[in-house]
Amino acid sequence: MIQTRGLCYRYPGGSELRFPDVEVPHGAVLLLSGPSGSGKSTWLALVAALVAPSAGTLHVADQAMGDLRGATADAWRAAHIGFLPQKLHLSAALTVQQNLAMAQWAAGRAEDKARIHATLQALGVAELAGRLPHQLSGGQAQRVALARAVLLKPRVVLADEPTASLDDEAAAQAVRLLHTTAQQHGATLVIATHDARVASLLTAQEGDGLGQIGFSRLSLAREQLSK
Ligand SMILES: Nc1ncnc2c1ncn2[C@@H]1O[C@H](COP(=O)(O)OP(=O)(O)OP(=O)(O)O)[C@@H](O)[C@H]1O
Repeated sequence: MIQTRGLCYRYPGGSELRFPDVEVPHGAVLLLSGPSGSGKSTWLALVAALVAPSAGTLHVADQAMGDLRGATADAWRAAHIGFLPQKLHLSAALTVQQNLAMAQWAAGRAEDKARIHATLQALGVAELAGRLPHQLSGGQAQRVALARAVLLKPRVVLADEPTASLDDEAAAQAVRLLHTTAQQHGATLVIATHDARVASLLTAQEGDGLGQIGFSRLSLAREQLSK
């Protein structure tokens, strides 16, 4: 669940960004769209408790975000937020298995090989566990990064431009994979994108009967920057 009211963020010495209110039920999908510079990354950073709002209220997975600071915010993020960044940030020197184990260590948990295997298997990439990132195709690397994002069973999955530089077929596959994976984990999914194809892909997903709750939209415009 994500709920915002009068949410604003001001970069030090910069303009204030004001975000429209949203209410995304648990397990639903939010399409966060808008042109470059409209505030998508900032909104994701607020939801992930990487930065604190300058005004307004924000609740994510039943947590009031204004109350979270420092190490508490880090621990909360590790436990509840799965992040699929545009640049996948797999550690080049570590195997697929070790990249996922790293996520468990970073969250202060013991390495759980069975869980890593099951998560990779659910995404069809278990046989790649011993490979290094440079030995993966782009699509395989994205599956591995998604496995890492959902490994700790987050309540919210944030995907930043997951279809950038993908052709139509690969983009459809990426959106389907994100949607079904988030649903399997009962997680709320946010897809931040300026790719117009994603809205029609999500609509098609619903038509296929894959979505039960539906998706909502948060469309940002550069004009929301107050001068
Ligand atoms: N560190 C910063 N200091 C000051 N202003 C910033 C900073 N980071 C971003 N901004 C400004 O905040 C606004 C929103 O930026 P943001 O990166 O959130 O947009 P975006 O929609 O994610 O863009 P893109 O699609 O290009 O990644 C922009 O006007 C940007 O210039």
